[in-house]
Amino acid sequence: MGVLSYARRGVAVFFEYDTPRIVHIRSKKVGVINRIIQFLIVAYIVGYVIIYSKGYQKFGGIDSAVTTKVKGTIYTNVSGLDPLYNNRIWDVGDYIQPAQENGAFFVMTNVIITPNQTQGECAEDPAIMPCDTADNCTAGEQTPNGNGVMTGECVSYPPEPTLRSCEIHAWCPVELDELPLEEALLKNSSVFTVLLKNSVEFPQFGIKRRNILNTMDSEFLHKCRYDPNNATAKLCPVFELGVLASSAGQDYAKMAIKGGVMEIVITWDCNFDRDVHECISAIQLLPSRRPNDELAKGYNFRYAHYYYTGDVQTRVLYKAYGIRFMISVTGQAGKFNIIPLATNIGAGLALLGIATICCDVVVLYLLNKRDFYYEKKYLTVKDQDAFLLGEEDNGPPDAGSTR
Ligand SMILES: Nc1ncnc2c1ncn2[C@@H]1O[C@H](COP(=O)(O)OP(=O)(O)OP(=O)(O)O)[C@@H](O)[C@H]1O
Repeated sequence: MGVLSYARRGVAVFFEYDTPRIVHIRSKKVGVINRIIQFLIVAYIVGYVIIYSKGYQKFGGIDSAVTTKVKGTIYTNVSGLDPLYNNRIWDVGDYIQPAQENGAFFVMTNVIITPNQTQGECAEDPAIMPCDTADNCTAGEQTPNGNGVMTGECVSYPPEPTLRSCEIHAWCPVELDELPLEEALLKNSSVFTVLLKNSVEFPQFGIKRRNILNTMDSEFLHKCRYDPNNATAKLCPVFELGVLASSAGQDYAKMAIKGGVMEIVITWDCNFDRDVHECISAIQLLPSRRPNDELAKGYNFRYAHYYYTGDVQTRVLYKAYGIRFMISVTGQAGKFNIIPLATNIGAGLALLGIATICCDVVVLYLLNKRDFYYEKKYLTVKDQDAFLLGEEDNGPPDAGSTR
């Protein structure tokens, strides 16, 4: 075919127009296929999109605020325990650090206390800067793990005089990084309770809800304890820390030794087509620590309390190990609205066109009588202009030839 011929065909295509034609096919096979596909599409739209996924509702998110209050006390009385930790009451002011946080709280479960530190020169921990002679200690230098800056001297280490370490300018005496017990000092904190107060607002619907219901009073809050397996106790906003840990599949006593992080997820999934009072929160607990991580496992940090002895500034250094509970709030609510319903019905009607496409494929390409159906479906009509353009099958113009 020459270039001229291609050009003529291109011009002919430009001057063509396709218009749909209704071909009414009476065939059991095609009819059944058509109805099955239509049924599946209608079932998907009505059953899944509109009813299951609530396609008749408008959805909106939440704004949330959470506060917490922990209660509980422990008395430590263990024979052989350093007097610094023994015969001592530990209450909220001791083990909650800091006193208030946004969407989180930290409960100290183990601690290393280094009292009476003052600024001066003393021997570094031999595990950090051991030395044989002063040549091993460079004046003015520090190491990232160290407690101070070297003076350039090598001295004996008072807690174990056989050991020698570099002398440092530091808060002295330096911390001895050893936990007081093999188990967690405050492992009984598993019975401590935390009250979670969560207020949420659904701005799209102008509705506010709290996890503390109006039906609850102070007596209920004092007595109730959250229990995921009990219908009433499931609504209680007071949680035992041990139960929180076990709900997340964690052993509290083990986790208390080196600390850890846990996530409390409060979920609000509400349907405002029902009674607003049925809109209540659900709690889910996730451990953020993977149980088999040995390196750098746990959670701890240091803080200090400062005071003056005479004119000398003195401090107590705490290395606090504990569990940090992080609270996140998620959720959404839905309410009937005509716009999403109309949009989903419209999308469903458009989807019904798929039935036609599928049946066309069956009729025109798969059935034995496909040539017959093809002939009935496509009709080529030429008018006077097309004839004048000189197409290849140059017959005279007609009113209805088929191909
Ligand atoms: N962790 C908790 N465990 C059990 N009950 C708690 C806890 N935290 C608070 N409550 C109780 O819940 C109620 C509401 O607490 P909220 O902090 O609003 O009031 P409060 O009177 O200041 O509490 P309190 O003085 O007892 O700390 C109070 O009756 C309080 O005793």
